[in-house]
Amino acid sequence: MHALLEVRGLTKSLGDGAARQPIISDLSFEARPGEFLSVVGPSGCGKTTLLMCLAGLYDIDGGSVAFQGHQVQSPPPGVSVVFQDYSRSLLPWKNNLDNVLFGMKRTELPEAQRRPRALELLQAVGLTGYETHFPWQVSGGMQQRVAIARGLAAQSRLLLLDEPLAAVDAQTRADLQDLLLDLAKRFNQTCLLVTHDVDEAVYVADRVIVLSRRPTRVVTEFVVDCPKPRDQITTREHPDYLRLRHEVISMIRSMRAVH
Ligand SMILES: Nc1ncnc2c1ncn2[C@@H]1O[C@H](COP(=O)(O)OP(=O)(O)OP(=O)(O)O)[C@@H](O)[C@H]1O
Repeated sequence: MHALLEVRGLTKSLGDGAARQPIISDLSFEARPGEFLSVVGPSGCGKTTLLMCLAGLYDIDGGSVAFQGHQVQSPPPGVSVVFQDYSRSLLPWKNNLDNVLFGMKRTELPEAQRRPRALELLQAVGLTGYETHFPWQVSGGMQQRVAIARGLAAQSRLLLLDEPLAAVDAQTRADLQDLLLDLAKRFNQTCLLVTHDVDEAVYVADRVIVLSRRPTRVVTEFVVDCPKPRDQITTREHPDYLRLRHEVISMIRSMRAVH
């Protein structure tokens, strides 16, 4: 069976002419169906660039990115991206329900099923009662819930999450981590989360992928064995969680120290 996502020897540079810089070099990993992967690495190592390559939003220079066995050359149906900046990714002139419906534009879901499905997704992210509010009328955490529902509305098999929780307060962040875990399980959704936050990376993931400094590649992967369902109190006290957190932070700090 194919991995859902297979990245082999990926290479990518950015910038023009003499300013062109290698960002990703010979990077390989795979995501299996239903897995929750976190991607961490030193600041500026190229995490967002990687995500853009996976989403088909950047052309790649070498290697391959395959989704469901097909080379990614443009944004593939079945891959959704949730960005950090929800205030720019949601459409301010559409209410929350219409923003979720917008996510279905490229799907083949029959017209009659769209509204019930969008309402179901808004319920799944805890926003029943806020369907007719506009994004700017609800909190940041609620806007990110809409963006997540919109990502799922695209009949996504792979949800790419680029620091989606970075702009919300700590309590909301914890709630949204648990929401992501719940949605991943409920919809058997494969997720790849890019984050600066090692605690978050370990808390949500089945596997943590650690990237090197630029030009970035995979340094190592850690399997997160902590029992599921995860819990904000007991998981964060679990010996496996504490050991992994220690190892990942140490590894990233050692790469920073080389600067
Ligand atoms: N269009 C571009 N042209 C040239 N360089 C770029 C471009 N976009 C990003 N870069 C550089 O590529 C590097 C990697 O950027 P990227 O945003 O992918 O890293 P990141 O790991 O997501 O960063 P952060 O840790 O800040 O979130 C950065 O040093 C950035 O300055």
